[in-house]
Amino acid sequence: MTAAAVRVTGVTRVFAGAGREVVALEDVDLTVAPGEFVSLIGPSGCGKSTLLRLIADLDAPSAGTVEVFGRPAREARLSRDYGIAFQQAGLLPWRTVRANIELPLALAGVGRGARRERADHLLDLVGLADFAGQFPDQLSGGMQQRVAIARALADEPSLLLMDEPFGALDEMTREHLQTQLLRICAENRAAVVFVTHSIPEAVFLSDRVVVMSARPGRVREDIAVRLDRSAVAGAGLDSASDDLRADAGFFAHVARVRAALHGTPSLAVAGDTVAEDAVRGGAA
Ligand SMILES: Nc1ncnc2c1ncn2[C@@H]1O[C@H](COP(=O)(O)OP(=O)(O)OP(=O)(O)O)[C@@H](O)[C@H]1O
Repeated sequence: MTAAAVRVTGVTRVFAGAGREVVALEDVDLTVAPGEFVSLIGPSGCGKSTLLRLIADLDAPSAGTVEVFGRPAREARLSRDYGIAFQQAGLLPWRTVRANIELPLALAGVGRGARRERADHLLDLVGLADFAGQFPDQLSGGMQQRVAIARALADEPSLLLMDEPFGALDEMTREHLQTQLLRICAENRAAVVFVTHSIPEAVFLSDRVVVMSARPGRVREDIAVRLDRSAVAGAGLDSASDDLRADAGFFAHVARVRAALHGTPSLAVAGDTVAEDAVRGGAA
């Protein structure tokens, strides 16, 4: 049997604060299959970023276990099984855009020519071909974020951990990169754990949307999203994405996730068209 890309079992994370403890996560279970796209959504402070940091081995659980491809998270980190793109771009200021993108490849021992070719492709993908020689502080926040996304994809990781990577981008760029991300994931068969505050973004991208409850963070609902993304994932066409976003099934899933988030019973089920009017326009 193939190991899960991510297996979180009974994870609790308690932070020691000034005079009081903060239970950020309590008894969380989460399994992500290879190639599966799972979004985490929930109220601010419910522990989404904490969960992602635990999977990335940037933090350790107070109880429970985290495995990545059947190995403890630490081993997975050391063997660079995953790419990371977090809210803060985290670029190295003394390296150019190109050198930042090439960094994971250099660490993996990829030769100069191949590195350059891959970086050129990624620069095109995120629309920064003209900025390859600039330094991060010469770019806007959104452009820096795009560099971080390109860097996370450089090594074609089999697991991508992304914490609101599109949060700082304008809507058009955001939708374009969502489309490209679907295509790239289909190409590489990468699994993704994706933190977002946007319900439509979660529904557009995910095979499953995991809705978390307010602190202490727990999994409130795990919603399968069944949409036909083949046209988007195949060619990465923005027009195919527009069609999908206008689909009645898409709106029904948005309504379902919103109801779970707000803790109200959902009237909409996947495929309903009645939900459409009720749910237009919403981020969480
Ligand atoms: N290093 C830390 N020390 C103490 N408390 C922390 C630490 N990191 C997170 N917390 C607390 O844990 C809880 C969960 O934080 P986390 O950042 O994971 O939430 P989140 O769901 O990602 O929030 P947001 O949606 O606002 O980004 C919060 O109450 C936060 O204050």
